[in-house]
Amino acid sequence: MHEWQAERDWPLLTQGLAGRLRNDCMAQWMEFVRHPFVRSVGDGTLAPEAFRNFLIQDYLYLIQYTRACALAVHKADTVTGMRHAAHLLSGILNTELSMHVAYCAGWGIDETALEQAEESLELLAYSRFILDRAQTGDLLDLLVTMAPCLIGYAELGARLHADPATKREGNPYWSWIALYGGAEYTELVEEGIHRLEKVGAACGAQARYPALVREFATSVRLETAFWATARSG
Ligand SMILES: Cc1ncc(CN)c(N)n1
Repeated sequence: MHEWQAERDWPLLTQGLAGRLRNDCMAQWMEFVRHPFVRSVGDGTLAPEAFRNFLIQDYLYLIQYTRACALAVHKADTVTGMRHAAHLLSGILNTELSMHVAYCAGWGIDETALEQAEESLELLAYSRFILDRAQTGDLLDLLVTMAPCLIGYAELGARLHADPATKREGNPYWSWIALYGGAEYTELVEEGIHRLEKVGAACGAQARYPALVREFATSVRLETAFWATARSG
């Protein structure tokens, strides 16, 4: 069995602006999507307490990410662009975040515990970086900064789905893997990639590429750092 490969298994991830950005920080990207946290979710060996910490911090993170999506609606300069950003906003708010709350309940974490939790340093660094780019950059800066979050979990979901080392039966994390490897999240990601391409063309991505790749790489590094929130959260 071959290792999952984007070129063969999900070519869209290797194409256009998203593909170029992913390719140009491949070493950091691989650290993010093949992190020991991800492997331990796949084989079911992650400590449940670490996963609980991660879920709580991820809930708080998703709230900040949703706020960045709201700024994407504000920054879009066409109605189509506004609709797309609103669709992403609704996808995160009504699909990912709602599922997250239900999922946390299954892990014995109620909404009050989620709301009262303190934000970890990893979460603060990452979410405030995104919000800073959302406030001071234009729509392209924002979509580039948000892209590793959107695309990375879909890729790691697809990788875990395809990996023979992934445990399905009796793995307490299987439903989390199924969420990010599933059709609904995949569709949201594919729409996001197509949108990034369009906004990139309209906003001069070619000429701005050095700055864009720095934003993308910073988000990838912050995603990798975020896995540690499972320890410290
Ligand atoms: C930190 C983080 N990054 C990405 C995702 C997937 N949207 C997430 N839930 N949390």
